[in-house]
Amino acid sequence: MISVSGEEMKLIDKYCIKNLGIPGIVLMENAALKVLKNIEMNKYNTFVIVCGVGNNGGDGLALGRHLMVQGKKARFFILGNMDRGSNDFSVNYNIIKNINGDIVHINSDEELSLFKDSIIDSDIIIDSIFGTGLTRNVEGIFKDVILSINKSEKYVISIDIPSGLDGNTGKILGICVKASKTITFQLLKRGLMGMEELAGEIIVEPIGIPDMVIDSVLGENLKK
Ligand SMILES: NC(=O)C1=CN([C@@H]2O[C@H](COP(=O)(O)OP(=O)(O)OC[C@H]3O[C@@H](n4cnc5c(N)ncnc54)[C@H](O)[C@@H]3O)[C@@H](O)[C@H]2O)[C@@H](O)CC1
Ligand SMILES: [K+]
Repeated sequence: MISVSGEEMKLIDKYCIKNLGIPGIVLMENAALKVLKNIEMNKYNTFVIVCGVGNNGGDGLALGRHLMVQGKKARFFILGNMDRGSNDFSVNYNIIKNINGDIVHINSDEELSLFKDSIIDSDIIIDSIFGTGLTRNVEGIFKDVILSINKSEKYVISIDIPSGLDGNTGKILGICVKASKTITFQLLKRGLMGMEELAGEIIVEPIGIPDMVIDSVLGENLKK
């Protein structure tokens, strides 16, 4: 099984979007549907979805939309500065607003305690805070939220990479979500290898990226 660094995965995504013209939002929707496919829907009704403001967060929003459409209860907690939201995050954020989704921005201790209460009442937590875009140690409110997720001992599904784990090296940057299951997109991220302790069951799900892109970015030799 090929494994890639988080950086290589970002290059593959970018090549797909820029050179083939597959819009990022299409890849994001494919990603969300692949996470949905791996949720035992009859087991869970109340979802807490924790989103950063990058494309990993966008995946969580798109997943939550499908859960809402299927009649599940979803509460979205947003972490980060909305002005820095990625384009595809913003597309999915606006859709959730338009369907009257239950959204809370965690900017204060009050909202943090609301978050803690919500996870106690939930059946399952979706971790879509950071994916391959994690660049530095997790601190502040991000760290508080991840601490609460881990203390809750709830069933946690991490999208692409457990938030806080460096997709390139497997290093924990300050703190990391302890997931029950991680659905990683298209190719296994090198940082996940051997990390079942943190990532739980690791499932690699293709999201529609043609092999020719992987060959072009990684080079023929790596494919053999
Ligand atoms: N178009 C694409 O590239 C696709 C990306 N996908 C998803 O997008 C992810 C990559 O998205 P992005 O590159 O937007 O990055 P992420 O969404 O992983 O996170 C980056 C965001 O978190 C911030 N951040 C990074 N480290 C931080 C820290 N320590 N504390 C606080 N904030 C921090 C960054 O400023 C940025 O806003 C993938 O892991 C995957 O889940 C999928 O939707 C498939 C398509
Ligand atoms: K994540």
